[in-house]
Amino acid sequence: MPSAARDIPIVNGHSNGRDEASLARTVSNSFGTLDLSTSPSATFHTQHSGSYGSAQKPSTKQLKPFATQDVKVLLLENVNKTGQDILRKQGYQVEALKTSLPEDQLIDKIRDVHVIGIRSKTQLSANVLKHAKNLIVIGCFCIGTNQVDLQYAAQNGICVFNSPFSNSRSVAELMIGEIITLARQLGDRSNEMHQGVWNKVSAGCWEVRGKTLGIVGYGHVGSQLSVLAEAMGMKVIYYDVVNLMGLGTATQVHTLEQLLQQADFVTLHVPELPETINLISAKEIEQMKRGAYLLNASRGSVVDIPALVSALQSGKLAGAALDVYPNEPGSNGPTFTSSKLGSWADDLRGVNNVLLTPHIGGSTEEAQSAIGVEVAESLVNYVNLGTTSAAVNMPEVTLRSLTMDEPNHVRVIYIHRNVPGVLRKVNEILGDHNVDKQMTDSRGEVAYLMADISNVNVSEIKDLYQHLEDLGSRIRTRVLY
Ligand SMILES: NC(=O)C1=CN([C@@H]2O[C@H](COP(=O)(O)OP(=O)(O)OC[C@H]3O[C@@H](n4cnc5c(N)ncnc54)[C@H](O)[C@@H]3O)[C@@H](O)[C@H]2O)C=CC1
Ligand SMILES: O=C(O)CCC(=O)C(=O)O
Repeated sequence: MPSAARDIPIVNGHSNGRDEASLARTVSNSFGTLDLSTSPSATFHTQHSGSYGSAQKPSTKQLKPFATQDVKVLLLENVNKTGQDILRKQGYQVEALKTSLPEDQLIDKIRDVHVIGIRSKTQLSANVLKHAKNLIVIGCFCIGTNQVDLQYAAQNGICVFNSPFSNSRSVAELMIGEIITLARQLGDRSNEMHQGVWNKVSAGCWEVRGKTLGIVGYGHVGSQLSVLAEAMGMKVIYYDVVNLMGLGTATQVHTLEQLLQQADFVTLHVPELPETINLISAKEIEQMKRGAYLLNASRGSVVDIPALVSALQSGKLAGAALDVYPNEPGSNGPTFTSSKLGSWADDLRGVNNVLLTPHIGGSTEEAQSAIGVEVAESLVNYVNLGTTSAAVNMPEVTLRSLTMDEPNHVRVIYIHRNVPGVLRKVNEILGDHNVDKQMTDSRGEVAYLMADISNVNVSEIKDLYQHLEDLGSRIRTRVLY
């Protein structure tokens, strides 16, 4: 990453052209302005050995990257108010939009911001991210992170967070609702009634008790669903690329084909990966039982829609439920049409016993509120403290918080290419000070070093920062104090 391209004020105030006196003001102004609960290490803060009674604990020093009011945050896709509030409470400038943005508008907006929060629609491709010269962190307020070029982000020092399980239960409950709805053809009956048609039938309508549910991807969602389905008397089998212990009496099968041959209902809960694209296509549908049902709440690319439509039209499958699509509208409105999305949209609307929902698996008050808190806290901890716990594209690095008893300490964060010899060079630079603690870890081509050093005067910070920036291995340097 060419260092000159970055103009984020990485050292408190320096790149905003502030002098040292105003730097000092920025620092002292930041004391006590934060809710201490934002410290990720508050719960495992190491005490000075025996020096403090419980009434005299040193209070946590809140590190700030630079004046918090300079931190620009863009939130897209209606991120929950819980998340917006946490970010606003920090004093950050937060712009929150209800929709995602088309690429040209996104590129325009992303140039300025330090933090972006998205859900599943916003595509943060390398092409978009290359314009994001100030961006240090991305928050995916959802589970899936396939919409972000994670590797490009890491290689350019942009950390990515998500919420790994806060909406899993909501998705699992939707699946249960849909399994019964499909088994009883409730979608069609309800549509008929809305058109004034009374159609009392039992042909092709079933109880779910005793039927076999085949879960593909037995992670957070799949395993929750497993428990709920067994409670309704279903037999549960699952297929996963990893060997996993089944909950209750659920049984793992060795191949996808075995699952497809045995299941009455097949539900998909895998991430979008190169190997899950078209995981279910004509060949796999052929392996399913005649009269079975297919439910997809993972990603639209996992199912070959034309193959599904022909299986529904021919009667091979008795129904389907789709929550996700090969491409999805960026905002609410009359947009689920072939002219906007592709011929498959009208084809799907034309087949019976097919439930179509607008990617609402995780859309409950409970899930969105919890995700808002979880991801916003990760963002604050990263911006203010540099900690990467639970990051999806960076090594996980955290140090206990600095305290108010450590006034001349600074926290150095050095994201660098994972090549030999870097630590020696960094420690030569830090060696003029006392390195109190240091943690470093790598993930693929990128390494993340965090060090708390003491005896640093404010006047020395700029040079310290510059020496680190000048190292050839540098991806990004931040100095927090
Ligand atoms: N419709 C919606 O609103 C939502 C959709 N999702 C989607 O559901 C996906 C799954 O969510 P979680 O259960 O939380 O993820 P998870 O990561 O906890 O579980 C995914 C499971 O899939 C397995 N897997 C990966 N590749 C596989 C393959 N080729 N074949 C079989 N198994 C494979 C993994 O080993 C893992 O156990 C997410 O990645 C996301 O794309 C998640 C939440 C909401
Ligand atoms: O709620 C959303 O916007 C996306 C849900 C989802 O697909 C996910 O969490 O991966």
